[in-house]
Amino acid sequence: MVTLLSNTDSDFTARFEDFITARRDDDQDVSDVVRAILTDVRTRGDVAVFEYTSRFDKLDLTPETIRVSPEELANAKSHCAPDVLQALKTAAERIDSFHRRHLPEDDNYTDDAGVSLGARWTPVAAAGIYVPGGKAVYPSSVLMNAMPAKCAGVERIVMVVPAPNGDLNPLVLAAAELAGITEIYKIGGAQAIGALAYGTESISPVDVITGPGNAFVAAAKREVFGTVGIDMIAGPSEILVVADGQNNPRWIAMDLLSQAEHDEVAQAILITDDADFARATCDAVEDHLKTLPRADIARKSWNDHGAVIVVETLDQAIPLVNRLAPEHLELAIDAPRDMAAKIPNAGSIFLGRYTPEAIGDYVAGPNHVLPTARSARFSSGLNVLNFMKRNTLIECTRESLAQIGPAAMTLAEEEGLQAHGRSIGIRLNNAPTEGD
Ligand SMILES: NC(=O)c1ccc[n+]([C@@H]2O[C@H](COP(=O)([O-])OP(=O)(O)OC[C@H]3O[C@@H](n4cnc5c(N)ncnc54)[C@H](O)[C@@H]3O)[C@@H](O)[C@H]2O)c1
Ligand SMILES: N[C@H](CO)Cc1c[nH]c[nH+]1
Ligand SMILES: [Zn+2]
Repeated sequence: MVTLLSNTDSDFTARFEDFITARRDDDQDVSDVVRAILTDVRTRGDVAVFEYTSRFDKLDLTPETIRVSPEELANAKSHCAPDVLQALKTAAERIDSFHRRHLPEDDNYTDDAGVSLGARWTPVAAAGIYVPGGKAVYPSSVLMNAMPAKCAGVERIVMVVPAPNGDLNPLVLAAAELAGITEIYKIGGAQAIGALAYGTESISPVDVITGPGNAFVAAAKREVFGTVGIDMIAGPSEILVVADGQNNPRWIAMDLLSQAEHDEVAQAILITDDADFARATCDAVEDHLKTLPRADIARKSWNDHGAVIVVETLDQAIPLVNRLAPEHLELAIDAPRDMAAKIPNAGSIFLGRYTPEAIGDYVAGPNHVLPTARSARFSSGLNVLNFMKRNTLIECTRESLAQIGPAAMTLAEEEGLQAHGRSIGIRLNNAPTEGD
């Protein structure tokens, strides 16, 4: 049964916090499983990856078959309808043009003391991109990962995607081909993340791993962070809709189900100031579930992880949204930008009654790989910077070193770090010590 809360109930705060905590506890169980898989992959390499792929994806791999062949890649397009390929191209162009705008510029200048300073952006050498494929196929996620990596100038892009029972969706491969990705492995889950992070006999390790996935994938990325960089925690999908009573409940119900249908542990939440509208939306959810092919998944998600929260005024939704920090936030209200200005904690915000979340999943342009599990409090959606790092550059002349050096020497003295101070003084000949 979907969780129903009203902020006029005396126990509202406690129940709201319980709702948040329950989800965090589920994540802990998954992390234990994932740690064991990662240790195994790190120790036994390919053999462990093959065993887990056989167990979870019912696919027996060998060193010869783990990688998608050039023929498989080249043939994929012929299995896709022209209008579908055209839609993929439209998506690719829009994603590319949005992400290209965010390429950072280098900064070089000489300051008043005569010190030349710079900040220079460089791409990582190798990126591993995770494309989910357990319960649905995600050609769109190929593009969402690959386009920013390409924009950033990453030389080696390695894609992993599970192929349950050996089935690899042709459009997933067509998307990879469109993006110019040729190194693709038929593996998924925590074992794929381990292979990318630690390397195996078949796969050289990468520097950064990006992309969305189920709870196992998200937990694995969290675990390997430090060995490699990661974009963020992008786990099971979430949607939070703030809607007033002016909306069509059938529209809002479908928006909630659009994310619930991803995964039994996806999360859909409605916050409204209209109790009648809340009831009508719940009825509409039940009605839509009768017609959706993925109703089993969506129903379990809605019943186990969904929530409907009725507030007295829409302003009271704001602190709740910031606390929940959802992956996707729809503001189906008048003046949505006024509310959006007060909500820093959301992965992507969909403004107004004509911006369903699904448009952002495919073609709007911004990335659909977004922070989940409340990590939108501190992280952002996938973007070009996830594939880049910044080097700083410092160049002193003797004169500029003489200007700023003494302050550094003073601080080094205070820290008790003699070699630091003397490495400056030795150049300025003002800290003469025997042997310098
Ligand atoms: N946050 C985002 O940006 C975003 C974007 C797109 C999709 N998603 C999410 O990605 C997920 C896709 O999930 P999916 O399952 O379809 O594909 P997936 O590729 O993420 O997961 C499939 C893999 O999970 C592993 N697995 C399954 N059951 C397991 C178990 N019991 N123990 C250990 N490993 C197990 C298997 O190795 C399998 O290959 C959904 O949760 C969806 O909501 C999130
Ligand atoms: N809603 C997902 C992100 O949580 C992305 C996606 C891909 N395809 C459909 N939806
Ligand atoms: Zn979606």
